Amino acid sequence: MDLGLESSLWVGNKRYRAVLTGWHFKWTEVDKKNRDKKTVLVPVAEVAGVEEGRVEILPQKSVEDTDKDFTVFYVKRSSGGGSYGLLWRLGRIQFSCASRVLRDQWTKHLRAALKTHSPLRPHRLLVFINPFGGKKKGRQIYHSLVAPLFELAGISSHVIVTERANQARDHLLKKDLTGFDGVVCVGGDGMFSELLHGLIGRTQQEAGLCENDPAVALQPCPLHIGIIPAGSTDCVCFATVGVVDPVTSALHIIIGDSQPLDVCSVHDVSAQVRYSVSLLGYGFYGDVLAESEKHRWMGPLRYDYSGAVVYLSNRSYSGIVQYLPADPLLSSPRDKTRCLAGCSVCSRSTERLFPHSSDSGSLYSSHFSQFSTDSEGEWVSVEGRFRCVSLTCMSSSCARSPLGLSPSAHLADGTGDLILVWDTHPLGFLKFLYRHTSTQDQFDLPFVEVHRVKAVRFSVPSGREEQEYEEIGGFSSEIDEGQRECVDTVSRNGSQQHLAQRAMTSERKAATPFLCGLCCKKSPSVSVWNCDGEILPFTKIVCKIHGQLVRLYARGIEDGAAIRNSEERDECQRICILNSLK
Ligand SMILES: CCCCCCCCCCCCC/C=C/[C@@H](O)[C@H](CO)NC(=O)CCCCCCCCCCCCCCC
Ligand SMILES: Nc1ncnc2c1ncn2[C@@H]1O[C@H](COP(=O)(O)OP(=O)(O)OP(=O)(O)O)[C@@H](O)[C@H]1O
Ligand SMILES: [Ca+2]
Repeated sequence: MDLGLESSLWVGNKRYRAVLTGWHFKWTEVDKKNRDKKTVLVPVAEVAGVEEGRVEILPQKSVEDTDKDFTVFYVKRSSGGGSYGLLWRLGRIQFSCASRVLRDQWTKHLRAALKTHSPLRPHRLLVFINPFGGKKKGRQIYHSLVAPLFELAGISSHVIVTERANQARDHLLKKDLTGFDGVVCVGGDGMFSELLHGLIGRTQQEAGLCENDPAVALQPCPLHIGIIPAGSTDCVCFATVGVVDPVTSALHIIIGDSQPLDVCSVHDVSAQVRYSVSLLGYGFYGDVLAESEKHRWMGPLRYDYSGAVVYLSNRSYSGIVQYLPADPLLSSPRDKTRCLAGCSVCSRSTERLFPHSSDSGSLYSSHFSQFSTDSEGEWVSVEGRFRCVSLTCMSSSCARSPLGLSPSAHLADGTGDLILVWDTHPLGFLKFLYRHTSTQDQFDLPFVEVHRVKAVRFSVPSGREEQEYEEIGGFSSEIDEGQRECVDTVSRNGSQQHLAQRAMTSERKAATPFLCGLCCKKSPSVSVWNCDGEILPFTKIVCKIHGQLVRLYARGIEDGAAIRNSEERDECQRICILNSLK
């Protein structure tokens, strides 16, 4: 069927020339002298629904069934109220045709174009609502903001309001999932993590793969994941959509957007596995999470309170970190680029990760080849005392940190960024933390390192795990007051090569007496791992990044930073469309 169509249509008493070219639907107001006025251009992929008659969905759905009218719902953009991404809203236009035959032609052609140009639109979704996430508004958010949009788009949803933690994960691992196109969580990063574990586990079970084995190349998940944000941090939503907004996320789901995401598998010696996408953190972030669990009643504020408590306790931890660097020619965590919608680094990675696939965006073939074609490279080993060791597969931007833990990280390049913050004086660490809240470079500090990696191992020097407490007093007692030695070694063919020695800076020495007052108490010698908001029951770990293991109903961040006034906002719709044409 030829999808193109062109005719005059009316909106009220204004005449429009409407054109459907297959990829785009546009309507241009035409004045009495037949001159073109304003045009609205909508990619067909961003049409949310087409209905006969004059349809409203708010305050509730109503249809005035006139036989020459039809209504088109589409994605309309506005700047994200201070955040970097763009808010999406439901646009609506009601057209009148010269005849019923023409009306039927328009609705038929538009629906056929939708099918052809956005094949991943879901028809049936499995939705899990956490009634206790964030500010406990999950149910209300879903029923008032999301369900009417799904209904409009003809999506049928099976909704489960969870009654316990891990119910969503267990359901995905065990229950029949036939007929579902995607799984949606209404909640925060913890709920997303349940879906992640359930879907990855289920996919490996069905493929007959052992997910606990770090050497196994995991099979990508066939079902898409949608996130309706209703949590405390909502980092995965923020970092993949650019705003935390249930309507924007619902529209990404409706139009079947698809964003691949790297996932880090975290293995312990007894072969348990956990997955992380946003933050695998030891030291500060582990301690903040452990502290925050005691204050869940505070809601989202618990993290700020616990952050302050942990900061004031001034801890650092010994550790041995080994990492397998990614190819430095492909990208760098300090190259000042940002992974935005249509990111070229991620697109090139798709070709590298799935080399034999005819459709480079396809998930389902050649995934096993990614490790056989990759040469292993050389592991680098560092040992010393750290304020924190963090690994993230993406920028991990969130409201607290609008550019994130690693502003130049990529969502789907098959690598993670390892951030090592060596022990330093408290004011230095505060500077590091504070830089997360602005555009200042948190890596441009002498005690911070960042590496783009494919795999990481972490352990505590022997004896530490049993030793429960040690003296601190500003800095570790075992470290010479004047000089701290951190040893960087690179293992090359089994030989250890000494690389660097670090000296305590005069700035740090000066700050020590003042800050000792805050921290002269016993402190644990071992921290815990924060794995996307969950505490891991083990310290020694092996991690591997699995490129593009899952797909979200998202498209990455559309850059709205430049849009400051309303004129630019209107222009924004046009720019985004032009970008989508590139
Ligand atoms: C001076 C201001 C410093 C602000 C520093 C902000 C850095 C924030 C970086 C946030 C990165 C979030 C990564 C995402 C992690 C999620 O998978 C996980 C589950 O939702 N969330 C957390 O673990 C939740 C982690 C939340 C960590 C919050 C840390 C807050 C630190 C506050 C320090 C205050 C120092 C005050 C000194 C008196
Ligand atoms: N019915 C339930 N009762 C208790 N806990 C639940 C229930 N449903 C889900 N959970 C658990 O609650 C935890 C937190 O939920 P969620 O991630 O939705 O909110 P949050 O912690 O406030 O937000 P964030 O993870 O963004 O910081 C999740 O780890 C999930 O396993
Ligand atoms: Ca990545």
